[in-house]
Amino acid sequence: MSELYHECGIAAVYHLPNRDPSPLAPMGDPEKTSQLISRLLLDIQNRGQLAAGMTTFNPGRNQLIDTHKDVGTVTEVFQLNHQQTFNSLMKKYEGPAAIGHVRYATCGKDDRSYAQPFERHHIQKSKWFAFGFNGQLANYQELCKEILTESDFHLARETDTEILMHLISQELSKENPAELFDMLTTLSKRLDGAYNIVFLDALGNMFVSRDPVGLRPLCYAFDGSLFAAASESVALANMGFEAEQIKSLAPGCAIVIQDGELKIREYAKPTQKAHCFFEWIYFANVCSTLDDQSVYITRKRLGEELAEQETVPIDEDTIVVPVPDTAKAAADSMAYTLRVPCLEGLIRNRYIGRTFIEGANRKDKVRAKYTPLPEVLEGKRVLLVEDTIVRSTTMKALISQLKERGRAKEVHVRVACPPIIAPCFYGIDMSTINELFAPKFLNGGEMSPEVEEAMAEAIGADTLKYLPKASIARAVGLPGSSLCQACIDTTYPTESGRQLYQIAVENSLNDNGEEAHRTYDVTLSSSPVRS
Ligand SMILES: O=P(O)(O)OC[C@H]1O[C@H](OP(=O)(O)OP(=O)(O)O)[C@H](O)[C@@H]1O
Ligand SMILES: NC(=O)CC[C@H](N)C(=O)O
Ligand code: SF4
Repeated sequence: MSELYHECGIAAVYHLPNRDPSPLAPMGDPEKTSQLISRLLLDIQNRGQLAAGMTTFNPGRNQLIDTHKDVGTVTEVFQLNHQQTFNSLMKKYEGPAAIGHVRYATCGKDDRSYAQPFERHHIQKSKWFAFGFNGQLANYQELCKEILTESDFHLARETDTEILMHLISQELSKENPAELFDMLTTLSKRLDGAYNIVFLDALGNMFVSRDPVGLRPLCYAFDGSLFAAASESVALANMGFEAEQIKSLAPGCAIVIQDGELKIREYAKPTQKAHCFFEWIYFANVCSTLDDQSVYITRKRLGEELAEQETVPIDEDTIVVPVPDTAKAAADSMAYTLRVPCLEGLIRNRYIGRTFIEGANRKDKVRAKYTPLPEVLEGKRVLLVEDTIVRSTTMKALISQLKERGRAKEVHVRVACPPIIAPCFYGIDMSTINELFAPKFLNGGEMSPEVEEAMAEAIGADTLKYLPKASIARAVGLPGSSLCQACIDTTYPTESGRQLYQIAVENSLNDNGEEAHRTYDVTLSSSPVRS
């Protein structure tokens, strides 16, 4: 079964020529963008721990653009703990412009050749480029099929990133290469899904773009000559930009730096905005503000909504315990509203990252990650707050721990999100129905006390309660119509998403117990996509 990790993250920095360097530049040196990229990536490491990388531009270097990337965390790939190696790496990659990426896989393999940025070398500078991509193309299979109808075309990897690279190359190879905005307009007509991109070529041209649906977040800021962009605002704020300088890039818009000039423009009309609500619930850093809505405030409001619907008797033995870390904000505000203590009954091993699912060993990893504290839990009625239940691996492993090792009297699970009933095809690695916990219980029907009871029993809890769907838009502070909530209501914002959902439903009915592939997977070795 595929693994559920975190979102990819992208970043970009440009020191515009012929202007005074920004005070935010390390040591006032406009060439030190590589240092800024490693810093930005570290702040969005929550979005990808599998691989990291950067491409920098330097006109004074033989390799006009050059890429450093590998599997591993930002600390490992950029050698942050080895000052000398880090310094020489930064020196080698210095230059006035850079892009960066942290990856988790939503398709393809996990090895270095899938790490980003992808660089495509060419003798012509305008066609020699690198890019990083956050998202998932929902029409990946169709695009593969189209590309492979050309008999001498060949795809070397099983990833939508390679498709995107070839599509960009094809556009750049057209006889009169258009402005980068126009290139994006043409490209967008062929793409369906989530695709935020950072791009850099050997002329020093850059673009940063957000797909017209706006599924994934993207922020940018200027300070004099310095331009920077990152998936999340926290990275720009920690770099030193003032809150007022940090803005969300609107869906369908791009920032293009071409021939030393910077322009922001719409390249494709957004037909329907659909920001992924899951970003606020789980993925994004709690310090970030996405599309003008704070992640922390959203989680706090969700906690208040949990408190409002609470029905268990509250006495001196009742405590609220968060599943650290993501659920902390919701648990705190739930406890505050209910006037019960919020206590750390579960201690998280800080050296184990955001685990999500780790193949066959995930259960063990969850056990290794959390330690229940009997000093807090013994004899207590525990309201255990979880940000979300996806496959229930965490809950199944934790509740027995809270009861056996922690000696909690009762465990009542409170989920600060509605049940996840449908797959994601837009950049969260949960693309099949049968891997999800909730659908088996709901069977296409409504939530009811009986369903909640059966779910609670399955995870070993005394009771279990989710939030209703209406809580989401209220908590995020955006109209439901501008959010993607497909994984909680099966309403997909794009045509390919709707088609993939039908395929996922059929696959779930025909499940023969074999290990499932991602719904949009393409296996090149057996070339199933050739027509
Ligand atoms: O139902 P499941 O499939 O187990 O998935 C949901 C769990 O996974 C995430 O935890 P993660 O390890 O990423 O935790 P974090 O809160 O520490 O970042 C999330 O916060 C839930 O605890
Ligand atoms: N999470 C992402 O944005 C992943 C990007 C791309 N689909 C990959 O798997 O590398
Ligand atoms: S399906 Fe769910 S996880 Fe995927 S983009 Fe939509 S809201 Fe986000």
